[in-house]
Amino acid sequence: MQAEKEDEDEASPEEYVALSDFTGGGSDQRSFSSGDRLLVHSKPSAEWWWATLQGVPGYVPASYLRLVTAEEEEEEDISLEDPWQDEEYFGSYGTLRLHLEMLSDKSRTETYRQVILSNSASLRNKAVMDLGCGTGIISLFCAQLAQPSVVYAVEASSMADYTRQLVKQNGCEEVVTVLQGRAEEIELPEQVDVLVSEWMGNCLLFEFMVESVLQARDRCLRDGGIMWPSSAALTLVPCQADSYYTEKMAFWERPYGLDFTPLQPLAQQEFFTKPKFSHLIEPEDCLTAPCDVICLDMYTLQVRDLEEMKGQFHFCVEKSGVFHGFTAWFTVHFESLEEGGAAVELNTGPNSEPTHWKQTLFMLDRPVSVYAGDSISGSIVLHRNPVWRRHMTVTLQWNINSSTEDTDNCQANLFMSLYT
Ligand SMILES: N=C(N)NC/C=C/[C@H]1O[C@@H](n2cnc3c(N)ncnc32)[C@H](O)[C@@H]1O
Repeated sequence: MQAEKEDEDEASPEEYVALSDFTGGGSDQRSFSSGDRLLVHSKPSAEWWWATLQGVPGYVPASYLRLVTAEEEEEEDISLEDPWQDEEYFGSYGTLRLHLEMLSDKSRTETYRQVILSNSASLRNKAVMDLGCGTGIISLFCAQLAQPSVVYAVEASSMADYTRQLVKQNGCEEVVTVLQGRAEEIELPEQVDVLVSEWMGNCLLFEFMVESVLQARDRCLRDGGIMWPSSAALTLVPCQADSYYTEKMAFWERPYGLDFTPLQPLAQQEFFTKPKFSHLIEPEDCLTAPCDVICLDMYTLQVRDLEEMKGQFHFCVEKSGVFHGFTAWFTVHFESLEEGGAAVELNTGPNSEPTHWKQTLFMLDRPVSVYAGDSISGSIVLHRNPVWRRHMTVTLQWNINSSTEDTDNCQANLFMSLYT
């Protein structure tokens, strides 16, 4: 054993990069964020290694780490220079795939059309900024359905060239001016009266385009100007997800008459430790009434507030069922330009028309039976990734207080997931 120990001491530690966030469970586990560089000193098992991060030691899950090779070291340093990954991000918006998906989302696009239509009279002679206009659909709605004095359609990707053609093709070049560039850097000829943008990502904030909207608000929106959306809310609900659980976990119980259950810990690690985007929850999957856990006022929200946003929740179980996880979605509101006018709402939850965002499912490590009268209370924390600025970690903590069993079956689960 001594020789082995000496070998370990002699072998210089290897550098690994974290592929995703990890929040340690026990005191001897070392938490880290995606992109962190860890030094692995020993590998006592295939699953858990002994490593240090900024000199602090602890056990880390091997599956979260990737060896940094010499050439990657070179390349990674270059990529680390762009924490916003803008080349990749705006590159993706330079192609039609994402724009087709957004334009095909009738609920989303018709809502913005409704906002312009219902504020048509008030938009007369107003200056509008459409931040991240993409193909320019919102700007074209403004020019077609109202008479603003000008619409500045700002788009950072190469799509802007086509957007100019679409503006011309639809006879809107008198009103709509397409400006190619990042909204944070664009100099508008004037302050605008209305800042409209479709910035919402999965779980409301993923992509963190909202930061660009806040910076544009502070630079380009005149005092008393209108933000569309005016407010946003992230909503959460405990839910059943039996079909997903069956598909990813129960499957291993008896495939083709064989017992594959030893693979279930791997399945839990691979499928249930990250959120499932584009999940479609049915209303009957909800175990309780939903709760708005984070509410954003687009007039007062500050960029620094985006680093960490917290919400509390307390759910009362209305019907007995299996608690597989939490589902999240968002709602945004567009206040009327007219005093006392009705606001327009875009709700991406299970009781509204499905949107391209669908909902986001966070699976528990293992399902739990809950009964009418039980309560599920805890907190959610959205923690923006300190390295990769378009990413965040969602951490959910909760307890179940059961009314049926006399023992207080508190189950404190620390559950986290990273947006890849
Ligand atoms: N709703 C979501 N998630 N994305 C749909 C909206 C994304 C569009 O906004 C553009 N965009 C994003 N951030 C900026 C920025 N800072 N300046 C200029 N254009 C920008 C992208 O290139 C897409 O065309």
